Amino acid sequence: MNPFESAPARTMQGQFTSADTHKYSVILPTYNERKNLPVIVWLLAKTFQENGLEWEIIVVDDASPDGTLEIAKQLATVYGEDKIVLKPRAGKLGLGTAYIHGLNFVTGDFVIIMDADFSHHPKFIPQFIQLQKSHNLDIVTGTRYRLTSTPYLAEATPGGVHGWDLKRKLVSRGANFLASTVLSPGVSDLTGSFRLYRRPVLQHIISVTVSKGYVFQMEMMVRARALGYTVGEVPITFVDRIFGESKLGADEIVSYGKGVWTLFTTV
Ligand SMILES: Nc1nc2c(ncn2[C@@H]2O[C@H](COP(=O)(O)OP(=O)(O)O[C@H]3O[C@H](CO)[C@@H](O)[C@H](O)[C@@H]3O)[C@@H](O)[C@H]2O)c(=O)[nH]1
Ligand SMILES: [Mg+2]
Repeated sequence: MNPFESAPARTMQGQFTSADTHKYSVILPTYNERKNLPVIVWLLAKTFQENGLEWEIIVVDDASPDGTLEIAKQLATVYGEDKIVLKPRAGKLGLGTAYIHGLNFVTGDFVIIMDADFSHHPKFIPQFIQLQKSHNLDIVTGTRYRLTSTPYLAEATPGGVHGWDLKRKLVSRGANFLASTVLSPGVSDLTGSFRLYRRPVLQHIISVTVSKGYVFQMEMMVRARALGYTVGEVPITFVDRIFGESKLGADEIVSYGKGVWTLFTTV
């Protein structure tokens, strides 16, 4: 039984002034997130519940060797199978295709894409929703590298990164500076992957996106801007994971580089 079902809907610190009847679907890709999953799900459920929002979480697990799927099954029993929707795949097929797969099962009006390892904290979600509502935006994205030139920017903390070594910080910062200057002016964090989309907008962009790995996020945003969709940014602090390891290995970095080059030369 869903422990929240009988609890009355509350508004948290007056976040939303009028009732929001939309449904919010989170796509949560997981690979070896056994230790993170229960807490991130709990915090997501709490955030939606406290804001009186309808929600579901689509967990796309890629046969994690650490047994993440078994934990997800237990969570579905606790919260309800309508809330924790399990859409596993038979092997590790990559982050980009995990989102595509998850989107097939989404029933909400808006889709939130985020990591399951607390680098993307659920506490920012109400700010995403608030910004979307106030400007009727198609997409809201978390930014670690806010620019004053961003057209729709939430008034919040400056954003940033904690826990990465200098090399990864420099690579990420450099790639984003270059990409946001050349490929997609007005969006300061193209490699980030904490985003809220209108569902039809996400479906449209995904249908024209070709990347499959980590570069997927950058291509999605470049295509979104080229298609004329409106994008707002919420400054977020990205905190590196405590449990487990990043899956951004050498192969992914090489394919990331190739994908960025393709974007620069084709879009
Ligand atoms: N289903 C599935 N999930 C995956 C896979 N690879 C990674 N994930 C999941 O995707 C999320 C992000 O993976 P991490 O391995 O933690 O990524 P990261 O190195 O922290 O990279 C982050 O920052 C990058 C840019 O700075 C982002 O591009 C990336 O999306 C992510 O947010 C986690 O929830 C992880 O379990 C996969 O092949 N399949
Ligand atoms: Mg991570």
